[in-house]
Amino acid sequence: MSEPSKQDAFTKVHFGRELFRLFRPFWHLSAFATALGVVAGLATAMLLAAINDGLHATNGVSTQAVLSFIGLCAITLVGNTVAGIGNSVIGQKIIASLRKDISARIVCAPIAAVERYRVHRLLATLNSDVDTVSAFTFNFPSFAVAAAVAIGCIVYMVVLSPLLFVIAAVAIAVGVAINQYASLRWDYHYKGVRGAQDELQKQYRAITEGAKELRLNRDRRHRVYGTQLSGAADLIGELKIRAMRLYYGTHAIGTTLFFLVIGLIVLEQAQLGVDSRVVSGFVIVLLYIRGPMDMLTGGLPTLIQARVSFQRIAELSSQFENREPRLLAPSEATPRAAAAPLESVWLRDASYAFPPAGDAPPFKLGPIDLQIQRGETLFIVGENGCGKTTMIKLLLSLYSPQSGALLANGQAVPDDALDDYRQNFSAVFSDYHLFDDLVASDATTVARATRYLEQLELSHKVSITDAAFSTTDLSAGQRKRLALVHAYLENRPWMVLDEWAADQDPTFRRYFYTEMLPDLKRQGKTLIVISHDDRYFGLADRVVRLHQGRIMRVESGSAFAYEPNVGDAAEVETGG
Ligand SMILES: Nc1ncnc2c1ncn2[C@@H]1O[C@H](COP(=O)(O)OP(=O)(O)OP(=O)(O)O)[C@@H](O)[C@H]1O
Repeated sequence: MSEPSKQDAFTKVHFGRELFRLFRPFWHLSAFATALGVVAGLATAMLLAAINDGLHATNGVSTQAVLSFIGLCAITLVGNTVAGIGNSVIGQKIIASLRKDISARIVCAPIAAVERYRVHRLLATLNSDVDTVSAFTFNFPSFAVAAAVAIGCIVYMVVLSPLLFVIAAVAIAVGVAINQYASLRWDYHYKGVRGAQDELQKQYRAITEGAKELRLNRDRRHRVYGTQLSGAADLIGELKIRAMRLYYGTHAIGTTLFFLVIGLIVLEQAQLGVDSRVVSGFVIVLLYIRGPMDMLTGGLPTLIQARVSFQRIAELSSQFENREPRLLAPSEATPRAAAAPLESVWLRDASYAFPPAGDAPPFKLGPIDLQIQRGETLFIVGENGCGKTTMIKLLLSLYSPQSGALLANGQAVPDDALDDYRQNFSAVFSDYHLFDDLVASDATTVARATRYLEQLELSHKVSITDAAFSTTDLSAGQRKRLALVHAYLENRPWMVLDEWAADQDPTFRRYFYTEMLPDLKRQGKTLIVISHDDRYFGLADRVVRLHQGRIMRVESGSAFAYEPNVGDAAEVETGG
C-alpha cells in the first residue's frame, strides 16, 4: 500500500503552469465566460447596495433606482447564465482533451516504460486523476467568479465603513489561516488516498480477471477480498473521513466567525459610532459574501485533489517521454519513405537488461549477434525465461538495445524511421491482444478475412459483420487463430510468431508447421518463430538456441530430423 511518504517522491509539478496549459486552447471562451461572471458578480454587489439604499430611502424609491435595479438584475441574469454555460463547455472540452492527451502519451510511450508502470496504475490515472482534474477545471471559472464577487463585496464594505471592515478583516484573516492549515492536512491525506486508489484498482483487476482462481482458492479469495481490497477501500474511506472532518470543522468555524462578526457589529454599533444604515448594509454584504466564500473554501478539497492528480499525470508524462514524437501524426503527414525492402535485420552485439527489482539480479539479454535474411525461416528456441521474447522485442524495436545496435539493411535505424521499420512486421505475441475489428472495411479485405477464417477452420464459429469479427468468445486456441487472421491481413513481409502453436491441438499444430509456415515461406515471407516444439525444428532454415540470455548455438534446420508421419501420428493419437 502506498503511503503518503512514498508519494512525496512525485515529480513536482508547477500547478499554475499546468492549469494554464489546460486552459490555453479555450482561453477565448474562458476569458469571456469569466469576464461575464465577474460582471454578474459585481452587479450582484451593486444590487446589495441598491437594496440597502432602498431599505433606508425615506422618501420612497425613485424611478431611476427602480430602473437601475432592473438593469442590474438583467446583467446578473445574463452574466450568470453565460458564465455557467461557458464554464460547462470549457469543462467538458478540457476533460476530453485531457483524456486524449494522456492516452496519446500511453500510445507513444516506450513499451518498457508502459510495462514498468503497470496497468492498474495507468487505469487509476486514466480514471480517477482525469476525473479529479476535470472536476476542478469544471469549477475553476466559478471560483474566479466567486473571487470577483468577494472582492466586489470587500470593496463595498471598505466604502461603507473602513472601521467595520477592519473588524471583518481580522475575522477573514483568522478564517484564511485556519483554511491554510486545513489545506496542508488535506494535501497529506489526499496523497494517501491516491496511493490507496492504485491498490484498489489493482484488486479490482484481481477480482475480475482472477475470478476463476478466486472461486477455487478460498484462502486467496479471503486474502484478496478481505485483506487487500477491503483494506484499500477502508483506507480510502478512513483518510477521506479524516479530511472531511477537517474540512467541515474549518467550514463550521468560518460560518461561526461570520455570525460572531455580525453579532459584534450589531451589538456594538452605538459604541463604534456607526450609522444604522451603514450597519445594515454591512450585515447584508456579510450575509451575502458567505455564498462566494463557501464556494472558495468548498473548492479547497477539489483544488488539493487536482494538485495531487496533476502530480500523478506529470509523473506518468515524465516516465513516458518518447523519442518518437510523430507516432500519432496523421499517416499522410508521415509518408512511408520510399524505403528499400527490408532485406536483412542485424542485432549487432545488442544487449538489454531489465531494471533491478527486489534482491534477484535483473535479467540481461546479450550481447547478442544475430543476422536474419529476408525469406528465411528462423526458429528461436530455449528454456523458459532464457530471453526469446525479449530478443524479438529488440528485433521489432519495441525495446531499444542498451548497447550494440539494431541494423536494417546494414544501417542503423534513426529514431524517426523506427515506426516505418516496424511496419515491415506482423506479430502474434504470446500475450497478444485480440482486436475484434478489422482495420479496413473494404470488400477485398473482408473477402480475404473470410478466406483466412476458412483456412484456419474458424468459419463455422466466426464471420465478418460490419468489418468486425462476429464473436471473440472462443476457446484459447481459436482466439489465437483469430489473432493470426489479423497478422495474415496485414500482409507484411516479415512475420514474428511467439509460441503461436503452443495451444493448438496436435492436428492443427502439425498443419501450422508443415502447411502454413511453408506456404508463407513460398510467398516470400521471413518467418521468425519462437517454438518449444522440437519435433518440428527440422522445418526451419536455422535454429537459434538461447540459454540464459545468450545465443548458445545457431544450427541449420537440417541438423534436426523431422519424421513426418511417425511422431505426428503418435501425437495425434495420444492427444499430444
Ligand atoms: N517486463 C519485465 N520486467 C522485468 N523482467 C522481465 C520482464 N519481462 C521479462 N523479464 C525477465 O526476462 C527474462 C526473459 O524473459 P522472456 O520473456 O524473454 O523469456 P522467454 O525465453 O520468452 O520465456 P518463455 O519461454 O517462458 O516465454 C525472464 O527471466 C523474465 O523474468
